[in-house]
Amino acid sequence: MIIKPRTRGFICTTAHPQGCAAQVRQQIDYVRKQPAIQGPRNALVIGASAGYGLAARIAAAFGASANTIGVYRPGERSGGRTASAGWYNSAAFETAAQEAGLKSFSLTGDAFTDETKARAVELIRKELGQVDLVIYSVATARRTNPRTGETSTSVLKPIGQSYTNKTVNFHDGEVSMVTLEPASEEEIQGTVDVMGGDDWQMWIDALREGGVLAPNATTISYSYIGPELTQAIYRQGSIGRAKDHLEATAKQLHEQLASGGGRAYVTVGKALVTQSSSAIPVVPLYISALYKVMKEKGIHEGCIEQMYRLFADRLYSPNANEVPVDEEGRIRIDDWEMREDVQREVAEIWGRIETSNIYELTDLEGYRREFFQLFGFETDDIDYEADVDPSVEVPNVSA
Ligand SMILES: NC(=O)c1ccc[n+]([C@@H]2O[C@H](COP(=O)([O-])OP(=O)(O)OC[C@H]3O[C@@H](n4cnc5c(N)ncnc54)[C@H](O)[C@@H]3O)[C@@H](O)[C@H]2O)c1
Repeated sequence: MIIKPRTRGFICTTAHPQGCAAQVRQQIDYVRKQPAIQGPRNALVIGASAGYGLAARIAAAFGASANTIGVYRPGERSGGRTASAGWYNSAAFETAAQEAGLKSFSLTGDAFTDETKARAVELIRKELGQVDLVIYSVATARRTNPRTGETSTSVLKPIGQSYTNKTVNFHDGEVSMVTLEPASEEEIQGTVDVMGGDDWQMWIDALREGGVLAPNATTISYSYIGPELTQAIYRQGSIGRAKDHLEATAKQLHEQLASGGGRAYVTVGKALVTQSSSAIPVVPLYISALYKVMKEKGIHEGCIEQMYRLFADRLYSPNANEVPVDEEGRIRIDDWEMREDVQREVAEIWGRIETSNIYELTDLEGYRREFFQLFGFETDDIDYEADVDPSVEVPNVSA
């Protein structure tokens, strides 16, 4: 089959197995070139097939020689379609981990169910005994709460009043104004139910009750703060409420794990091109301006650079007895994004962006390319005219 991208807005419904595998191998190579990390021995990564979760799994496995279990949504090939990018990414990860002599397992299913948690507990008990690192990196729009049976939807909307700003169609570079109406109370609650810390707490409870969480385990999840210009849509918006809840959950978990020497943190990450961030209005345009400035300054990072730095300089730094955190107890690896000079230059660019100068003032071309690379397209040294087999097995998958 000759596989081409098929996009609808910020969704791409096809993925290329060889391109995805090449992207994963690049991330692995990056980590292998860095100094080794005295890190976790056995890591569970929930939301492991893309973005920050995949990069954290790679950093744990190839930076610290950890055995890993990755939990993610099923995405195998069905009918005439390709498999999902997450499926191809995971196949490449599992293959490389096994070649490196690491234990590694994929568990596919809905992370939100009790059943998936019970299967993960069983798998850990059977294969690893206990895990000493749990990464929670699920990003999605819907969740059915296993206690109430209710399904909630998350929305990306401001709170209190409508919000108008510039946005871009990253396929054709057209800049326009977008106005977003405020979220209702029900929508805010739905967003907190899906993207807040409720499910993270349920995972930690299930692992503790199952006796598979090492007493001194570390657990992390991810948050975002960002600049003034995205506050209304992000941090002060419906998703920001969910992040407030997630951050409060981290504090709660930190207290619960403290007696055994365990720890829980939220890590504030940098704005990056992922499937999730491409769905947020205004943010792709901000990322394009940010990438331009950070690349020019030589401080640009992708998911893998961020996750390696999180492990090597924060969570498992040999130079610090305690993990450096901000006044809210959060780990900050958005420090370079939030630098005063970076933000000043982004704000200056922002005021001038229009359709006619977008490619000159911002790195929209880099954004667009990275978006396609998420699905294995536009990757160097791949022949996209060649016939490829879209059926790829994930070694050691439990579905
Ligand atoms: N991308 C950014 O710019 C950015 C910045 C800071 C923080 N974050 C945060 O990082 C976290 C991860 O986001 P990302 O951008 O890496 O997302 P992503 O879309 O790249 O990855 C999401 C992962 O969640 C998994 N997933 C989704 N629903 C699931 C379900 N029901 N069951 C099992 N797995 C499921 C997917 O399979 C995938 O592995 C989120 O909390 C996000 O808010 C992202």
